[in-house]
Amino acid sequence: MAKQYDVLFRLLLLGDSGVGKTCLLCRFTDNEFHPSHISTIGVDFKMKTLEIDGIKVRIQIWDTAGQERYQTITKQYYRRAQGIFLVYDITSERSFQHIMKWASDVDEYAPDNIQKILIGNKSDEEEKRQVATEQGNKLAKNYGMDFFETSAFTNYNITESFTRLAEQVLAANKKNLDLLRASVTDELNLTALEEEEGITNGAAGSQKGCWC
Ligand SMILES: Nc1nc2c(ncn2[C@@H]2O[C@H](COP(=O)(O)OP(=O)(O)OP(=O)(O)O)[C@@H](O)[C@H]2O)c(=O)[nH]1
Repeated sequence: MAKQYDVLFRLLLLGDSGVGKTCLLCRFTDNEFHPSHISTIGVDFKMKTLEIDGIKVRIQIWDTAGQERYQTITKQYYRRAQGIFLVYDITSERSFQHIMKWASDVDEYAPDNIQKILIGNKSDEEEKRQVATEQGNKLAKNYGMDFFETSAFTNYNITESFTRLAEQVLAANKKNLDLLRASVTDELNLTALEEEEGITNGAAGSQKGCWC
């Protein structure tokens, strides 16, 4: 299969169970929203191609399980990512407090030049809000990250936040774009590579939302 893109990036969605990671991804890749919460088991991924500055960027987005019991599996993916979304739910103070724990895991397991964005999801649930926008802004500033409030439900800031992270990754890797270019020739080879390394766990077989 001929290559339809110039570079390939891996992005990772991290955050507590139920903050809406799968819904953000389904909205971005398939423009779908599913009201039910079926917890991700391990890790799944979806792909999308964006054009940034004339470069066709294929992004492989890994959706990780927020549940504690999968953390050993999900941490294996950190080192292979170029960008990370740290996601909390604006209606859950607890999920916001846990961002510090997710960020310290990223510091420990991800590459040094990993690009990060903070996401406060479920912005449509204003009446249930527990985390002020200003708190999100402040935390993001402390960590030197960009910050978006999003809603997978209303499709608010979804394309914007995914595009921003892809742009950041592209900018951070401008000097070694050739390494990212064409090292993997197509999606089939890519999946084979993951399987070879023993880390793909059923990307095609998830029971969740738009995966089915
Ligand atoms: N109102 C509202 N609900 C949302 C939004 N995003 C997700 N949800 C709901 O929140 C619940 C959890 O969403 P998921 O995407 O499954 O959460 P997750 O972070 O992938 O959870 P784990 O797989 O367990 O880590 C579901 O009932 C979704 O419908 C949103 O933007 N607004």
